[in-house]
Amino acid sequence: MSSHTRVLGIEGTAWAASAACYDSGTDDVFIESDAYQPDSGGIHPREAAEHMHDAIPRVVETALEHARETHDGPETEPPVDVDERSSSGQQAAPVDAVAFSRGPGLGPCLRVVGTAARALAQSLDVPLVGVNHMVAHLEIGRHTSGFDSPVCLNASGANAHLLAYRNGRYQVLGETMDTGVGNAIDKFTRHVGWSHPGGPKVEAAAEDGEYVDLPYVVKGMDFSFSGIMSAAKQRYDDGVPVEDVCYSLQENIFGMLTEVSERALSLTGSDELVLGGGVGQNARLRAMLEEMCAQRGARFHAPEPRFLRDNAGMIAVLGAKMYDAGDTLALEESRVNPDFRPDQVPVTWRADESDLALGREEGSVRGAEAVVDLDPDAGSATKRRERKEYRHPELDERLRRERTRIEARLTSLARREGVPTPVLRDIDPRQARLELEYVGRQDLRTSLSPDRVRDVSRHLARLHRAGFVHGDLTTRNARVDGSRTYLIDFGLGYHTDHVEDYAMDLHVFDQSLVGTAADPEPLRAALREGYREEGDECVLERLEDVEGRGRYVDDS
Ligand SMILES: C[C@@H](O)[C@H](NC(=O)OP(=O)(O)OC[C@H]1O[C@@H](n2cnc3c(N)ncnc32)[C@H](O)[C@@H]1O)C(=O)O
Ligand SMILES: Nc1ncnc2c1ncn2[C@@H]1O[C@H](COP(=O)(O)OP(=O)(O)OP(=O)(O)O)[C@@H](O)[C@H]1O
Ligand SMILES: [Fe+2]
Repeated sequence: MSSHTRVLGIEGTAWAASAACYDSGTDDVFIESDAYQPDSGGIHPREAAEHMHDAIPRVVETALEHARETHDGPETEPPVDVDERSSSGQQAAPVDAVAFSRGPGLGPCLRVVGTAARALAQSLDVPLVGVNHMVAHLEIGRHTSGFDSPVCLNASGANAHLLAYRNGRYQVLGETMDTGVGNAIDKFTRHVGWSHPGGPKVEAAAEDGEYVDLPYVVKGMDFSFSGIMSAAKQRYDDGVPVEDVCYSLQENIFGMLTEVSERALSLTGSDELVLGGGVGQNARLRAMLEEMCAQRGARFHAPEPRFLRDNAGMIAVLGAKMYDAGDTLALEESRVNPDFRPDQVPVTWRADESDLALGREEGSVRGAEAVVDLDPDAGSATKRRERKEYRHPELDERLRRERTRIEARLTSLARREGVPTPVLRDIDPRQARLELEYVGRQDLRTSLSPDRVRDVSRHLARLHRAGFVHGDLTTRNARVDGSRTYLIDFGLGYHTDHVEDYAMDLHVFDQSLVGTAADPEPLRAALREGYREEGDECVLERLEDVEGRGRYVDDS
């Protein structure tokens, strides 16, 4: 018998009825797919489920045939025809396991796939493996790149998030606050009367477009599409050429995704990025990510298109890794989960816990936005927001100038409110340059303790009481000197009196603890204690709300 693992994968979370056969010995991935194409509008869950019902048996049979043809079973095994095999039950199965997408996705579709997978596993008498679709989008990139511990940007229809491995899970470092990125684009194209899916049509139309101003919303590593999408529809209704709207949509939406990816690289210290999901087929998005990585000396990988859009190949590949780790499902525990989040999955197939790479504390430091020249002896830190080559020049100019001004203003304002921050020595908004006092001895990231987190959280409460948010409070944006903590990097801050904004501000800090700490729970408790001491209880209540919010609601 062969020693390598062979898995049959089945995918059907939304539109792609797909089956695949993966052989870990040859690394061959055979995929057979049948796409659902709505007659009008977006994806209708019931129609999509009917499509699964029709198409899944067909694609599974094709993948299974491939598995049988390429199966190098025992030489002594006499050739028997298919019907005889299944009834005799004597022959070795052509695969070691059946893997299927358990979620997230549309409930009616998932149930069809779950039923098919269970039946097949039983008839072949092999184990069942339940795969999280979003983790599969990530793992296929890690598999094809050979990268060790990359940050992953999943840009798909119903989702948009950043994942990084920490403490045996793929932690969500940042995500959309409303819809998935593909769904957002598809809604715009429905508005202008184009058929589903809209992504490729926007990409084609954008080629002839020019830049018009549209909203741009990032909060730490989270982001939102609702404002930009309604502005885009409005522009179109106002008579702005559709090519210009498409072009600008791509520039802003993909600019946002690229910016948060860079933040995640900066925060985790990783120098590897992989892309996943159907929107990853977009050449402009790939070019921006490529450019961003090149500018900061990181490596970028996007799998080939057949592995980016929904496909069973990625399910089979991750299924094989899980099977090898003994991570199989009993039939009675194999229920599907439409809201299955990637951070709910215990990562059983990775033994390594690679530590964060920690940057130097002297000379020139590259953050996500700026290059900072540090001179601890002279007590100065000079921060320059350099041009981002990936970003449209007009948008780039605007963001760098605005953020430099805001950083200067809020850094000083915070200090007047009693929050330790660097003294501002000089500002040149045109060069997007700030000269600041050097504060702290190290980042909070490298010196995490409950006391310090509590202190930082008290600072945050003070800002909120004064009517503004930090906007990007990660463990790299707090500095530590003994028991004293300082806040830096106020460029994403703004004035607001909304409880929701304060809660989001806390949420960003909380997420960065989960993403960077070896043992985050005591720190997360300290975050809440510190805030309770100086801040408003209702913000903490709203924080629970923000966390409990499922972001996989399909409203297409
Ligand atoms: C849960 C699962 O069902 C869901 N699947 C999904 O969204 O299908 P996926 O194949 O990953 O992505 C489809 C999206 O990808 C977009 N898309 C496809 N080609 C594109 C292109 N060239 N540019 C931009 N978007 C594109 C489509 O418009 C559509 O919104 C997901 O992964 O979120
Ligand atoms: N005033 C300062 N005193 C001491 N160190 C500083 C100061 N300002 C910046 N640094 C160091 O430089 C790093 C990058 O600075 P900063 O966070 O302001 O830049 P950035 O590009 O906005 O980073 P990011 O967006 O990744 O948080 C900080 O993490 C910190 O280590
Ligand atoms: Fe997907």
